[in-house]
Amino acid sequence: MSYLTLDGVSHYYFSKKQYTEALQNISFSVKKNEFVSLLGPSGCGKSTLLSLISGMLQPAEGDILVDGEKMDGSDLEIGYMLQQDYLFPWKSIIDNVLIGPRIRKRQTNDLKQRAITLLEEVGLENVAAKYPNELSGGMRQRAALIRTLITEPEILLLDEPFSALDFQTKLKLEVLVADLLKAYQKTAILVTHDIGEAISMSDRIILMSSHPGAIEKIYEVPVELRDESPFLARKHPKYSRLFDKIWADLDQEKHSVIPQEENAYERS
Ligand SMILES: Nc1ncnc2c1ncn2[C@@H]1O[C@H](COP(=O)(O)OP(=O)(O)OP(=O)(O)O)[C@@H](O)[C@H]1O
Repeated sequence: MSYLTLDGVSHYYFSKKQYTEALQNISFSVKKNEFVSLLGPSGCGKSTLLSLISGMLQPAEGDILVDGEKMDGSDLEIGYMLQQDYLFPWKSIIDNVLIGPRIRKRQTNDLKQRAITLLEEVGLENVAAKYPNELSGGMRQRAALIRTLITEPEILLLDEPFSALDFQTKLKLEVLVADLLKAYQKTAILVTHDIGEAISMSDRIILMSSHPGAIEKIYEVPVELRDESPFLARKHPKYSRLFDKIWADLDQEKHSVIPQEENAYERS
């Protein structure tokens, strides 16, 4: 049963000098609690797609539906996590986490308690009173994740949230995010350039092509990988098989998706 549906979505950008056809006739569905990754070359429209789903942009053509109803951005709680953490440097971690509810004047003692519980779940309870510049990049991204989850979003949009992190931190965060999303039963869409990340975290992977952005192929991730944490999924033989399939499907001259080093290690 589909939860989020994109039906024939196209989008264009106009500027004084240029017209860009960013997305053409995109149709796919996402089930409730499903984790879907968008993979594709730079400029194929992945971020534009997330902006359309978030309601920040309106599609030039086509519809975006939630539970069969045309989406009205205001009635759906969407969480957005980006490559940069965008924490306010002058606010403590706990105040950064509670910024959303505070702006909407929804802060309660229960929410503060929830923030503390979530910070504990990602190992940040001891730095709640510290400021962002006192934390490592991985810790800051964990705080950004909790800031996203505190508002209990129905859909989480993750736009390359791990790409600025070193490989070890990135792997740890992938495991953490996957565990949290499973525990809190969240529907999530991840934009990534990393085939390994897409396979190890997703239920399905949508491969896009560019000029204009379109869906090239959709892959089901084998259930054996989905049942594992991202770290263990990377060791499964079916991981390498799917990795090779996606890599083979990419036209290497056109696509700038880069295989991650651990996969080269696995195959050596
Ligand atoms: N605000 C904008 N004005 C004009 N053109 C834009 C704008 N935003 C994006 N584009 C163009 O739309 C196309 C899709 O861009 P988008 O950022 O969605 O791609 P992407 O797949 O997320 O790229 P990347 O992987 O590099 O982040 C590109 O050709 C881009 O130049």
